[in-house]
Amino acid sequence: MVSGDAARLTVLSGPSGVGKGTVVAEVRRRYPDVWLSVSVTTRRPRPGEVDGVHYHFVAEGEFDRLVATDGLLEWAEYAGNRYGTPVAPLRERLAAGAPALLEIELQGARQVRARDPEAQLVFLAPPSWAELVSRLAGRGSEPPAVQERRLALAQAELDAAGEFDVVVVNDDVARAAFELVGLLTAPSPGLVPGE
Ligand SMILES: Nc1nc2c(ncn2[C@@H]2O[C@H](COP(=O)(O)OP(=O)(O)O)[C@@H](O)[C@H]2O)c(=O)[nH]1
Ligand SMILES: Nc1ncnc2c1ncn2[C@@H]1O[C@H](COP(=O)(O)OP(=O)(O)O)[C@@H](O)[C@H]1O
Repeated sequence: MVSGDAARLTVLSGPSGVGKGTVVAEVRRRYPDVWLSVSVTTRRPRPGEVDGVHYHFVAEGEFDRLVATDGLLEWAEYAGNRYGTPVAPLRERLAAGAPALLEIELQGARQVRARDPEAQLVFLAPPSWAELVSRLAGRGSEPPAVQERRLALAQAELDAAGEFDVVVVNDDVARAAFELVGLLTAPSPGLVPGE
């Protein structure tokens, strides 16, 4: 169990290119108090990504060390790189009674669910497959071969949407961000106020 009764852990997942980063950035722009976990990754930074802000960019050996010392709540390999959630800052945040958000892929979301059944799993879905393909291509941050690899994974991720507690459709960024904020701050269904 990671989250206690006082705070809620929310996991946001969805296929590459659906707009997770965009929606989360909009949530934080409007509500700077929302806390987002900064993951560690072995992926190379993209232009404009800042170490310690978007990710902690680490070498393979450092990632191995974090896994071996139980420093990660969950971790997964995705499209040839490893990603994981540092456990210490998350525990601290939840212990302080504040909501926390993880933006992670499907295998990681499943690991969080297994470790913390109270965690809220939210799936960000595209309005259509065609729109997902066009967003991933439009972002232009990966060469076509990497985009293809991510689209193949995206199909499997879309098939898993039913495992999540809530599906939010990212048709409009502001609307989807508003919906996500509502979920982040909603009391846990297991909690009865005043008890
Ligand atoms: N399991 C897990 N997945 C993560 C973590 N951090 C990021 N991811 C996911 O890894 C995938 C690839 O991330 P990234 O390379 O930044 O590409 P992008 O999300 O398509 O911009 C996305 O689905 C992220 O949500 C993490 O700590 N754990
Ligand atoms: N609701 C939306 N409508 C149109 N384009 C969007 C929307 N949300 C995100 N995008 C665009 O889609 C692309 C992928 O978004 P991004 O946030 O990088 O996705 P992810 O983090 O899920 O991989 C970006 O170019 C972004 O500007």
